[in-house]
Amino acid sequence: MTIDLLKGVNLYLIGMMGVGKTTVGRLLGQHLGYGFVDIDTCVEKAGGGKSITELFAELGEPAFRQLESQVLSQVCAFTKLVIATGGGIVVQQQNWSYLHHGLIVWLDASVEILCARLAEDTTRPLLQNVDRKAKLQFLLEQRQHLYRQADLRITVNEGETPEEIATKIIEQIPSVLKPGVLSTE
Ligand SMILES: Nc1ncnc2c1ncn2[C@@H]1O[C@H](COP(=O)(O)OP(=O)(O)OP(=O)(O)O)[C@@H](O)[C@H]1O
Ligand SMILES: O=C(O)C1=C[C@@H](O)[C@@H](O)[C@H](O)C1
Ligand SMILES: [Mg+2]
Repeated sequence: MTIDLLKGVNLYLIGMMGVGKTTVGRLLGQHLGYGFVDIDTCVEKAGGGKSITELFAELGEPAFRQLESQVLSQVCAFTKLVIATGGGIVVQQQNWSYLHHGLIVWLDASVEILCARLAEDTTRPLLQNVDRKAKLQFLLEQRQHLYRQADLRITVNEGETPEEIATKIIEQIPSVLKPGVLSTE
């Protein structure tokens, strides 16, 4: 059974790498009867099938961010989508004009949870050859004021399953929908 909560308006998941945007986003799409798009995957396609790590290394971060913005600008033209963004989408001011086309949900978890999730992961370019915990802490501190601009903040607690987090988001969406804000109302 799907829920017609958002009337076609896109839902953007933002938050730190490893928080579960991709994992939860896929489930949310199913619950809402929406398609699911992962910006990182689209960037890899736009970058000729190279991985995020390769694109970061070959283009450098500024050009990677430009490509990410370009992809976001294309994706936001569609409707009925749950969109898992890359963890750094919030740093480019221009991206907010695209994100605000939809409902923005911040998945917020502690650095301890993020570290545990990413312990075995070798694919996040910003976490290569660094003290991971310190780097995640630094990035979170740098970005927290940006993530806070989301319409809805969902705290991700230790032990909560992706399904439980998706349910929590769906339960809280009505609290941030004001009458008349949805494009089809
Ligand atoms: N609720 C959860 N409980 C346990 N593990 C989880 C949960 N959500 C996601 N994970 C695991 O954590 C890891 C990171 O999840 P995911 O790739 O969805 O994060 P992300 O926010 O999309 O990260 P990125 O910004 O780097 O794309 C994956 O191995 C995933 O299986
Ligand atoms: O937090 C970040 O800056 C990133 C998160 C990932 O989703 C990727 O977009 C890439 O690894 C950069
Ligand atoms: Mg992801």
